[in-house]
Amino acid sequence: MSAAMNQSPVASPKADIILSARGLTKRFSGFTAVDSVDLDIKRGTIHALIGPNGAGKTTCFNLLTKFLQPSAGKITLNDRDITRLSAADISRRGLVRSFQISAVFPQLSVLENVRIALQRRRGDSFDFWRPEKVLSAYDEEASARVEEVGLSSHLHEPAGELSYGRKRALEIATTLALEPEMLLLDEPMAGMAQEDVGRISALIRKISANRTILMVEHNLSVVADLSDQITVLARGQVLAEGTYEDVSQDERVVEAYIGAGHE
Ligand SMILES: Nc1ncnc2c1ncn2[C@@H]1O[C@H](COP(=O)(O)OP(=O)(O)OP(=O)(O)O)[C@@H](O)[C@H]1O
Repeated sequence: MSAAMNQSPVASPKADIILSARGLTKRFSGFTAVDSVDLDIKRGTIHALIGPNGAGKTTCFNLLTKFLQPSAGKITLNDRDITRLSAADISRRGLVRSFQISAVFPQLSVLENVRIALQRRRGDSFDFWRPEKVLSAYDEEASARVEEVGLSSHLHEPAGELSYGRKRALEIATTLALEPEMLLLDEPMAGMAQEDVGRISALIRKISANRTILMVEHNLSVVADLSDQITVLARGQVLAEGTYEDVSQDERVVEAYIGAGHE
């Protein structure tokens, strides 16, 4: 077999793994918040990172999205080493972190918020003073993104006047404008009223159709409902992995949650 054939992505046993971490470790002045974590995220799945308070989920998430540099370990995206790349570099490579609601410009309309995200993707300057004609060239695509998240009837409403759940949907639309191959969601249900939890869950399921999603989420019924695969962290280490059924029946997981004062 030729070398070229050997390198074919189809032939690679890792072809179905989009994001991978090996020995991922983060120490904060002597305290190890993330300790030798191995993680494989399968392409096209919804993968949840869960664990009791202080387990290291946020730190792990920040390492994978390059908001923190690891003390040790390796991260690969589509088999390429991204350990030393910046957050902006990996976002250009299709790994995009969804920002919290504060990333939405409250005075600007829903459409304008998505339009700015599209400009950012195209490398256009973050310029509010562009001629209207240039900006409106983005409108068609921005409208499509807005429709995708179910906000078409709020297109011209200032983002600041949207309900909390709709702000989250808008924030997801601005993230989709960056055309992520993989989306990382940091506690998408945080602060949501019960009726919004259902809507945002349905939205996450919808946008997962042709993407990979990794989320840190405390709401375990959402995790049970959405996730194909779950990694449970405790004290910075991987405690268990599998489907919700697998991990929820694992005694070590139950003990870790009870020990940390969760119900
Ligand atoms: N910048 C930092 N400096 C020192 N210690 C930190 C820092 N960031 C996190 N830690 C510690 O690392 C541990 C893991 O924190 P992390 O926020 O990653 O956990 P978590 O699982 O996201 O918790 P929670 O569910 O409460 O958000 C905690 O003990 C925390 O106090």
